[in-house]
Amino acid sequence: MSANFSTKRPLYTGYAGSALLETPLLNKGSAFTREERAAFNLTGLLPPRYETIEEQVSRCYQQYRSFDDAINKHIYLRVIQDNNETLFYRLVQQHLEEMLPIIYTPTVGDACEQFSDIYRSARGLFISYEDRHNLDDVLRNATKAKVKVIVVTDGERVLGLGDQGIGGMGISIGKLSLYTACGGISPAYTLPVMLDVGTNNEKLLNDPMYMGLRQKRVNADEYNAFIDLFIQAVKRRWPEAIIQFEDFAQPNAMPILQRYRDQVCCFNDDIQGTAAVTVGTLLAACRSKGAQLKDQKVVFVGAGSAGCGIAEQIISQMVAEGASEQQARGQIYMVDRFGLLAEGMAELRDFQQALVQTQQALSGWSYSGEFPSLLDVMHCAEPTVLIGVSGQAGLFTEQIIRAMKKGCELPIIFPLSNPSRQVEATPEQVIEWTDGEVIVATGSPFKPVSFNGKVHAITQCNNSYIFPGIGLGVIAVKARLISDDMLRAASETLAANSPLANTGQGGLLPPFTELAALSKKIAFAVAKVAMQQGLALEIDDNMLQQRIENNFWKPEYRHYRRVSG
Ligand SMILES: NC(=O)c1ccc[n+]([C@@H]2O[C@H](COP(=O)([O-])OP(=O)(O)OC[C@H]3O[C@@H](n4cnc5c(N)ncnc54)[C@H](O)[C@@H]3O)[C@@H](O)[C@H]2O)c1
Ligand SMILES: O=C(O)C[C@H](O)C(=O)O
Repeated sequence: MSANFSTKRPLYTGYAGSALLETPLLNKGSAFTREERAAFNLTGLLPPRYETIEEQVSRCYQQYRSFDDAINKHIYLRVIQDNNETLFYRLVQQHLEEMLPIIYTPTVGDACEQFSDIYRSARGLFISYEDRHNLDDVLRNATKAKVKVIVVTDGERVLGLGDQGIGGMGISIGKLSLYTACGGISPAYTLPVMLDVGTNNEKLLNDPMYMGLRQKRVNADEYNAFIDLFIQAVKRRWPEAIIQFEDFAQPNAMPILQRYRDQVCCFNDDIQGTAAVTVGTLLAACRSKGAQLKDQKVVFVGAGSAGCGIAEQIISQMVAEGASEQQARGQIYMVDRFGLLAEGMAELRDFQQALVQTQQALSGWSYSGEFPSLLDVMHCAEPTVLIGVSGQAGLFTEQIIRAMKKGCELPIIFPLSNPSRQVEATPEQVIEWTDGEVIVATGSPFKPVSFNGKVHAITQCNNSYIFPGIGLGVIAVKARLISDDMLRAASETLAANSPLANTGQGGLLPPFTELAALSKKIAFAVAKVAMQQGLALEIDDNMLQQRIENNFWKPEYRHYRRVSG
């Protein structure tokens, strides 16, 4: 039974009775009208009063507020989502700022860690390694006829929380909720996928509640063959779907992206989405202080997927601003667990090789270890930007931040590790240690900080500013692939909409309440580049705008007509 959810035309369905109430994409609960109840055999299955969606939202919000703990609020919202998707999105849309941290970072981190304990009902696809020979059948079991966005994880590096096995499904669900709430992609077209290849997390393996495969992760060859089977099966079933790779561990993230980015419409959010949002936020920060990115010296703590992805995009932005590539690379300092990435360091990954500092560049530096430490880098390089993507709490110590402040009047400091408890330093600490003279943004949400009579709003430099708009743009023009230039267009659109850079007031990025409007602008910019690059069929600007609007799903009930099933 297929259905079209994208317009307000009546919706024809063969579902009826309790099957209709148990189908979250169709269920309206107490909002089924008298006529619909009669037509769909619902009379008597619901309390007699007919309610509007607004009345339903009021009741849900009252129930939501009765929970004290964030994780219980999360569970409650997920239950609503699994029961009535339209109501879920209407509720979230109405309380977006309050509920995003509950359905997404940071609470989603707890939900992943406790996934099996809090499991209530099925959502998305769990594709087990054991089912690798039947992937076409497994994908067919996902009853959705048309899937436009897939968020897939293998759960090996969930936020800064390490291997969470099938718990990673929480991230795929959370990201797709944002695709709908902020990017207007109808929930009828989204599919969260968890590829279960085992887990190396001993705690999970020994947990009687754990619902995933109870085995160590399969070896590299088995893993790569499995990923390939999955990609090929998706290509057969939904050839136009966007595949967003999410929370894959460092050894797999970049190779998978390189292998498939020219074959299917895909991107890796931790590498490319992160780079786009961080460069956009950095551009806004630089503009707000009248500086250019090409003149910044940037230190990263954590040279992993996120760090190296951001670094490469900063370099191309510096080059676009007129720097030579050599000069740009010389201004980037990647610090990982063994110190500054420099020539001669053993066991560097492929994607780290081009980001090492030369021995010549370090010749005037004084340091005692084999490679300079983060503190050495602060003293010797005098950076203007510091970005934390290590997943390790507390690495930006008072000594580090004060050393940075000594060499820079108004540092830009982004402790981006998620969830909140993994952050390199809290905004409060960063503001105190720089005497309030700092531009700060984090990955997870933090409350505003009062310091010396001034209130500092904390910008959340999170991928959620980027990926919903990319999805909407790609869908609007059916782009075949996602190019670096499309991501750069997303980044520039974000920066161009910075309240602080544009007016000298407000946050570095627009508030989350404006995400839907921002996603449409990003979609427009992304789609234009896709067309210019021959990755999508050309349409004019008016038609593009129209398509973006038409594709933007709104959580409103539609009128149903019955078809005999
Ligand atoms: N916009 C965002 O909010 C955003 C986006 C992506 C990732 N992140 C966060 O960034 C973190 C890292 O993500 P990733 O995908 O790059 O993971 P990753 O595992 O690929 O990289 C983490 C890197 O940090 C290094 N590291 C660990 N301990 C360190 C130490 N003591 N000193 C220096 N480096 C150390 C690791 O060796 C590794 O190279 C996560 O916490 C994630 O939540 C935030
Ligand atoms: O999930 C997020 O909040 C952002 C990012 O993808 C991360 O892995 O931390």
